[in-house]
Amino acid sequence: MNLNVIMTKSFDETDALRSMPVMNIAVAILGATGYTGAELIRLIESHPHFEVKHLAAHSQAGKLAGDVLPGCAGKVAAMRLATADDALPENVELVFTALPHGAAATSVFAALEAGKKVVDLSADFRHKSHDIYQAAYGASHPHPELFEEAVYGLTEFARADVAKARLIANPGCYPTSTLLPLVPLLNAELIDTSTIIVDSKSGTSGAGRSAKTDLLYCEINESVKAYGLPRHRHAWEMEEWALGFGHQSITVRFVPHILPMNRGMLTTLHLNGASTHSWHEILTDQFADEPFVKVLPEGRLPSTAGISGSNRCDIGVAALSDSEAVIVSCIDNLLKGAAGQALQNANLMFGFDETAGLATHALWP
Ligand SMILES: NC(=O)C1=CN([C@@H]2O[C@H](COP(=O)(O)OP(=O)(O)OC[C@H]3O[C@@H](n4cnc5c(N)ncnc54)[C@H](OP(=O)(O)O)[C@@H]3O)[C@@H](O)[C@H]2O)C=CC1
Ligand SMILES: CC(=O)N[C@@H](CCC(=O)OP(=O)(O)O)C(=O)O
Repeated sequence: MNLNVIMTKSFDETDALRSMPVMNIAVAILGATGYTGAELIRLIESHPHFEVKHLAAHSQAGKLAGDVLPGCAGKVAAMRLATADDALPENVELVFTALPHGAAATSVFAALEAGKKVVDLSADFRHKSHDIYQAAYGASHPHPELFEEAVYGLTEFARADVAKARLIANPGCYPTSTLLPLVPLLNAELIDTSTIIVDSKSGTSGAGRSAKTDLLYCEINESVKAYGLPRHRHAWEMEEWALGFGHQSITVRFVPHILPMNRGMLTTLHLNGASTHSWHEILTDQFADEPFVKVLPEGRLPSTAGISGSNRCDIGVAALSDSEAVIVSCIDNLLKGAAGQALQNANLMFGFDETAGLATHALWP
């Protein structure tokens, strides 16, 4: 039996817990054969307090994890993949659902009914209103009764709620890269909210692992293309949570692009407003103590190579005039944009050090 010691807890009982031996928390990953599921396996395999106990897939169910995941090694590679509908082992306390949106909701509901905590990487619980969900996803939702309870886990702005949550709606990758720099400036009431231009570029892993003609090598390689117009589903998510955390209604004009790189996301915000020369200082102060958000010195702009493999969001600020600015943010779509933020939230839900198992250094070069 693997024994560990709890590292941190933000409550009074911290000292007592620190010296108390506890078992590792058993974890299930549903959607383990996808890109975010595989990234979760990698992170949890080197986590001090979580342990992979159950893996589930869909078309690949019944196979060994190592036979369908080239990056997988050790005891996890020898685990047989269940289906997402199979009963979860009793000892599992935490379930990550890394399933396509639409399919995740039923598994999330079943896991909660079975008494587990859930971090859902899909979009199924990111909205508070069924009308908005339906507008963004063009479908009705099987469990809207859970919308109220779900905590939108943009960690830096939601720590207290995340720590108490039973269900985390892990934010989308594009909204994460957009909202982190935007929310503090909305709270400072310095942005013209009428039309905010969000221009984003994503690596191809953002589109998932399933076979699609427009993701073939010859379609992606040596090419950049915009998609998702006139209104990508993440536009609703950005607007809802700009209001939720930034307390202002905004309108975004969001244009995503897909690039021939495996992972990484770069978002450029074109902003109008007031006192733009103060924005760098506002963002620097806001994130000064954050382990994963780094505001670069004035004059420097981030690159995907600088954050790849880490859970960081790097932010660069350029004031163009007193009333115009460009902000560039970079995340790894599979980490801060998905599995990394999911683990950051899970750490808080179980009272562990928020950074446990997560890299601040990039895989560079
Ligand atoms: N990729 C990214 O950068 C990000 C993804 N997300 C979200 O995370 C979730 C997972 O994404 P990603 O890992 O990229 O997806 P993938 O397409 O790479 O993987 C999907 C996983 O779900 C399983 N699956 C497919 N269809 C079904 C179904 N109908 N019912 C149950 N399971 C199914 C697949 O199993 P099998 O292989 O056996 O068919 C696979 O394990 C999605 O909701 C996505 O939107 C969020 C942020 C970023
Ligand atoms: C390049 C690409 O196709 N990206 C995906 C977004 C990434 C994703 O998985 O969306 P969620 O974060 O909402 O789950 C898309 O545009 O649908």
